[in-house]
Formats: sequence, C-alpha cells, structure tokens
Amino acid sequence: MSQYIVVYSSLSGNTEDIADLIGEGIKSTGHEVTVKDAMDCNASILKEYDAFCIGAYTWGDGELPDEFLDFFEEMDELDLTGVCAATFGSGDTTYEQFCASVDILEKKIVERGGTITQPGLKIEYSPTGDERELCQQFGINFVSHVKSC
Ligand SMILES: Cc1cc2nc3c(=O)[nH]c(=O)nc-3n(C[C@H](O)[C@H](O)[C@H](O)COP(=O)(O)O)c2cc1C
Repeated sequence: MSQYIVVYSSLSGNTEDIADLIGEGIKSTGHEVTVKDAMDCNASILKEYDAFCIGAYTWGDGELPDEFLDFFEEMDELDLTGVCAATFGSGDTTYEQFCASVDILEKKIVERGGTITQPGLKIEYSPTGDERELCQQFGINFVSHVKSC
C-alpha cells in the first residue's frame, strides 16, 4: 500500500473541496491518503510520502495565494527526482489568468526534478455535479499513473 498526500490552500473552501474529493478518489483505490492545509505543514512533508498532489486557488492577477508562499519557497529545498505529482486548483474564468496557480505549482515541481503525471485540474469555484466525479476520478487516475511513473 502506498502513502499519498494532498496539500492545498483555500480561502473560501472551494480548493479544499477539490482536495477532499481527490483524497476520496485516492482512498477508493485502497491506498492511504492524508489531506492537509499548506498553512499547517512544511514542504519537507512531501518527501515522507510516495507521491503527492498540491493545489491552490488563484489570487491577485494570476498569483499564488499568500497562504501558499511559505510552502512554495520551502519547495526550493527539495529534490523531487523520481517523485510523481499532480496539481489542482479553483479559479474564476472572468479573470484573464484562469487558475494560474495550477501552472505555477506544476512548473515548480518540474524545476525541482519531479514528474507530472497528468494535466493539472482546474475547476471554476467549487466543484458541482459532474465536476465532483471529475475530482474523484483525478485522484483515481493519479494512483494509476503513479504506478507507471
Ligand atoms: C482579489 C481576487 C483575485 C483573484 N484572481 C484570480 C485570478 O487571477 N485567476 C483566477 O482564476 N481566479 C482568481 N480569483 C478567483 C478565486 O481564485 C476563486 O474565487 C476561487 O474559487 C477561490 O477559491 P477558494 O474557495 O479555495 O479560496 C480571484 C479572486 C479574488 C477575490
């Protein structure tokens, strides 16, 4: 059994919903998963797990939220060579840079040597209806990609 972690930042709960659903998807495959707020951990925690998903909402003009900045900087200390990961986040399509945080996080993972298993998951506001299944499926797909990653 592998150990997975999902780390997120969320101000009004939308990205937290996505994180929880991804966690449910991973759990449904029979693996262990921890879901954590980025404010409650240091990025070094990622190395304690077999694979991880990280996500944040987008703030300002296509920026990472303040709550994720410490964690983001701490990632510079990590060697993620051989580690599989994926990113997700919530945004609003009326902004020019929809869900830019998802791409910023993906770039950082690649910079640190990690392997991105699948395209980042971008959801408008909170996942509803089919989107909830999409989030769970993202977690299920993540596990199957990690096996061959
Ligand atoms: C001041 C402000 C700036 C924002 N900038 C962006 C942006 O550049 N791109 C985007 O996709 N969404 C942007 N958003 C929308 C939020 O990312 C969106 O409401 C998201 O669902 C919040 O997620 P949360 O509930 O996890 O905090 C912005 C929202 C606010 C209030």
